[in-house]
Amino acid sequence: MSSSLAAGSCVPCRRGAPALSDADVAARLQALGGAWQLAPFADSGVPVLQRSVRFRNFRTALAFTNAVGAMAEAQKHHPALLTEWGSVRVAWWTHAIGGLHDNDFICAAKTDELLAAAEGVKE
Ligand SMILES: C[C@H](O)[C@H](O)[C@H]1CNC2=NC(N)=NC(=O)C2=N1
Repeated sequence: MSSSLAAGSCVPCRRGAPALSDADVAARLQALGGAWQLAPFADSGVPVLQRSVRFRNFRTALAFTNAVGAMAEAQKHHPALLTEWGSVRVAWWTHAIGGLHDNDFICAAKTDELLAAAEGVKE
């Protein structure tokens, strides 16, 4: 399902659209293969889909950050990104509904595809 998630395209998500059920979230988390966690994001408190990746240096961390940003712009769906020396934290959630939507899982899967092609990743 992860590859089918990555092949998906985000849709405009309006206020009032339903957030995914716990069961749907669990199924999609499993489809992503275990690298992503649900974490309450400090300032908003809503559960977000989050992954941290370690990089050999800031240059490669920033290059990956920019690749995720370009994908987000193309999908019109945007993450929280924390880029530090040696790591990038990516968090996806849907502001319009204050929760998780299919868009978040599609973008997480697309993030993993960018990671597979990224330079400087520390396993
Ligand atoms: C019209 C467009 O879909 C919205 O403005 C988008 C932009 N990017 C977005 N990104 C995220 N993460 N959540 C949103 O609700 C959101 N809304």
